[in-house]
Amino acid sequence: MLMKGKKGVILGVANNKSIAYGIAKACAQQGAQIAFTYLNEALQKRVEPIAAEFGSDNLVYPCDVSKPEEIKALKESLERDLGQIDFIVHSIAFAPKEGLSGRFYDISREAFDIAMDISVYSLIEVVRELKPLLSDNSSVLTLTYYGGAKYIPNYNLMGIAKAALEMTTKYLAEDLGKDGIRVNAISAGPIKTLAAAGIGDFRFMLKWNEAHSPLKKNVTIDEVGNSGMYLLSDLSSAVTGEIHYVDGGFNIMGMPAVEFVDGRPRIAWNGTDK
Ligand SMILES: NC(=O)c1ccc[n+]([C@@H]2O[C@H](COP(=O)([O-])OP(=O)(O)OC[C@H]3O[C@@H](n4cnc5c(N)ncnc54)[C@H](O)[C@@H]3O)[C@@H](O)[C@H]2O)c1
Repeated sequence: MLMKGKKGVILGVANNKSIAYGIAKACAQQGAQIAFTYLNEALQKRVEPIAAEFGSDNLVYPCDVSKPEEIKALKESLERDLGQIDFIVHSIAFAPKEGLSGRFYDISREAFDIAMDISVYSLIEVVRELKPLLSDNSSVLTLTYYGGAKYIPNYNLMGIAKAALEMTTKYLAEDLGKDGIRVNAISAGPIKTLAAAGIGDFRFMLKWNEAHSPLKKNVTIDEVGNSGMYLLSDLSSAVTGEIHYVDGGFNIMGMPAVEFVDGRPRIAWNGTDK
């Protein structure tokens, strides 16, 4: 029961395929009490049964992070219903579809502003607004992807948003360390979720990751959830400002492994051919 007595809020559950769902599951299994948020009415219908599954029927609140008044209202609701909290999970990203395929240099100012606002600034604003509720020994977690560190085809606009998010994690970690608040990010390998469906050629990303990661597999939301739970629990009490890869080791590869056939190098394909 590594999270027994801990209370927190998870932003970003859309359905039971969401990475945030995997994190909620791992935290609930370890005894955490969790509040959930939803983006809009359509998602409210999906999030409410999920909250009920974790015994949080009365802890479900609206929060569109592009609306500052909804973040403020979330703070009021959490203060009323939970008082102090020990963790925040920010598992939110959005970029207009035009920013997730095609020529990178075609990205419009409007798409850029939207992606940065929802995928990056929201972390700063959520943490600032909820800070008065955070305990002296609390943890904030966000989700990033390798496309924020290295070029990934089609990730385009989200790549630069994730680069900004990773630096935001580090600056927040320094700033909030003196208040006993840790801030970390998990860089997850590709997983088929609603958000991922917006990225051009996502199926190929999955295949490539499976074939070229040291563990020769794609990661699951349960695996990301378990690592997330570690970063939210006291097990990681000396860890902050980290970008923790949960990607089967894909990020360590400088070059695909090769095998030699008739004396000629060939990319080794150990992935399944799904
Ligand atoms: N799926 C992957 O391959 C992958 C890999 C690495 C990182 N990530 C990151 O994980 C996080 C969660 O994504 P996911 O893959 O679980 O997909 P998802 O679609 O299940 O979750 C994305 C969430 O963002 C929310 N959201 C979007 N705009 C919002 C707004 N204005 N206000 C509040 N919420 C908003 C959606 O409602 C949804 O719950 C994202 O930051 C994503 O970039 C995903």
